[in-house]
This record gives sequence, structure tokens and C-alpha cells, in this order.
Amino acid sequence: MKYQTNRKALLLLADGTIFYGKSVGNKEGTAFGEVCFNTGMTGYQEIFTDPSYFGQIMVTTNAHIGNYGGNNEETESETVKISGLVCRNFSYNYSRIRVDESLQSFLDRNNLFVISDVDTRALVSYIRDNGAMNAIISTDVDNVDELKKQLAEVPNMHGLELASKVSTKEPYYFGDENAKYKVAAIDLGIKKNILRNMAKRDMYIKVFPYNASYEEMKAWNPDGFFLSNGPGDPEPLKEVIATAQKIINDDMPLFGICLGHQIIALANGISTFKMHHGHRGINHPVLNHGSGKGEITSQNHGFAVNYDEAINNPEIEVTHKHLNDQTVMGLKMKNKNCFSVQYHPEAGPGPNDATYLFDEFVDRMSQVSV
Ligand SMILES: NC(=O)CC[C@H](N)C(=O)O
Repeated sequence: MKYQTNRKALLLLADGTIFYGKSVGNKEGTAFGEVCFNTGMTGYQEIFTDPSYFGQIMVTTNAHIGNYGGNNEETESETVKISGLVCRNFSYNYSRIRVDESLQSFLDRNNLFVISDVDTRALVSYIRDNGAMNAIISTDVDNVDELKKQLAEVPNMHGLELASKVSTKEPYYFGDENAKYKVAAIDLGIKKNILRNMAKRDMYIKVFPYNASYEEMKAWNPDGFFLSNGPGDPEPLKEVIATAQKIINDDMPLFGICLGHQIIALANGISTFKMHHGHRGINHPVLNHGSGKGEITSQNHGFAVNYDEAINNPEIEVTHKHLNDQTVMGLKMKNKNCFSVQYHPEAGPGPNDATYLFDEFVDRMSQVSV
């Protein structure tokens, strides 16, 4: 089905810069968030449903979005989590054998406002030069002053707590209850592919709300704990940081990914900071100091762990670093059973170079239980 996309739309950045485009499906709409870009050439449905992107307007750098349709197995949570989408060409037509519906129908069901025909190369260069900032996308193109007022009300990502908005309200289980290891996962916005990777390695997971107490989780008698990925600034998550400290003090096996990694750093007194424009893509090069090898990794983060504080902390070993900008990509505690990475070993989307980290988690749990 081919739509006429004549309805004009715009993207207004917080510094007043405007990029013009058209509304996908000829819809009227307005959406807000911090603008960010993902350089992955595939994996759009996984990206749009990744809870870590909650509150963000996504700019995709592939010239075509939607051309391989939508597939229900390629979602990382039940609903679309980005707040808006900006792309170059939106494909109303799609072609693929394993397809459940068009991307347009998937996004419509999720009420996502999308604009296309934007010069995304110029936009991405602009964000790279000027940094991440809030933005609004809208078809209300003749009312820029009003849009500016609305945009001024959008909260700044720095200092913003968002994990509580995407975390499960009630605990739930994932995997086979007869599996060898029981893992208590703290849901800050957990991606399904993390759960799939754990279940595949003989783990039965109980996923707890972000504010579950250590005592409540411990009562289930888990072999290990997991701190998930998630949206927003890690720093305001004081309760979760305190829970991580309790898990560490008890020397229970603890694995953290992305936001979970940042929480583990904060639990060790290492600060985090807001990056200029973050890392979002599926080809980020990381050096594993332990093996001396490089890994190509999937990344999605706008905050990072302070490098100097991490390397000078006597309890901490920096295990991985980013080869583009030397930022901290992995940590382990020297005297506790705790390790974490800033990137996404579960991929979804992305390469599988780093799935060995799930095996390391199994090893750590097996050494404790013998
Ligand atoms: N994927 C994530 O867990 C992201 C962590 C955090 N919200 C950040 O932007 O850095």
C-alpha cells in the first residue's frame, strides 16, 4: 500500500534548529524526547521496543526503514518504547518470508508518530557536533513558537529517573523452573534477549520490580543476581544502588548490563556522567583486556562510568574499554563475585561476539554452588 506523504512535518531541536520532513501515513501528530541516533543498518524493531530508549526520539541512519517488515519475535519488550521516530525513507512496502505485518501497521498499533524525508545525514552530523538535546517532532509546522514553549517543558535527560516507568509492577518468571540455576533479575527495563540468553544457559529467572528489596529477592533463594539495562540517568536510582551494595556485601554472584553496569559502578563510589551524544549502534569496537582481543559490540547508552575513578579504585579492575573513545566498557570487582559491561552481549540487534559473558555468569554461579 502506497501512501501519499504530503503532510509537512518538522523536527525542532532545543537550540532552535529546524529540520523539515513529512508525516508517515499522512498523520497529524507531535512527540517529544531527547533526540538520539542509532547507526545499525538492521534491527529496527528490536531498537524501537528496547525499554532503554524510553523517552527518546530515535533517528535511524539507514536510508530505508520498514523494508523488511515487522516480526513479532523481533521485539525486545511488549510495546514500542521510543517516543518518536525520524527517518530518511519510510518503506510502506516490504518483502521478506518471515513477516507478520508491515512496520507501518506495527507502529500504528503502538501509536508511534513517525516523520520521514528528513535529511538524516545532516541531522546526525549536527547532533555529533552539538551533542544530544531535547527535540520535538510535529505536523504543526506553522506554529513554531508554540512548539518551542512545549519543548521548553520537556525534562532534561541529565538527572532523570525513568527506570520506574518501564519496570514490571509484579514479579514474573522466565525459563524452565527445573533449570540448574535460579537468577533474581532486577528489572530496570530488561530486554527479552537477555532473558532468552539466560534461559538458554540453564537459568530460571524471576524478574523483580526495580524497587524490590534485597530481602524479598533473597527469600526466593537465587544462585545469582542480575541488574538489567534501562532508560534514564542511573544516578537518581538510590534505592537500587543500595540494593546492589547489599548483594555485593553478601558476595552473591552479580552481573550487570548497561544501566546495571552503571549502578554497580555507583555502588562502588564511582560516578557516572552524561556523554556528549552517546553510543548507539551495532558495530562498536571494544578491547577485552583479559583476552587481548577485540569484540564488535551492540551499544545503546548516553551515560558512562568515570574512567579515572574506575582505574584508581582499589576494589575495581577495568576489564574492557571502547576503542573509539577509550571509555569504560567493563568492570569486575577484585574481591567480590561481581562483574558488568556497558555494552549489550545479548545483541538483539547486533553481533554475538560477547555472549561468553553469560557463560562467565554461569561459571561464577557454579563455583559458588559446589
Ligand atoms: N541501555 C541502557 O541500559 C542505557 C543505560 C542508560 N540509560 C544510558 O543511557 O546510559
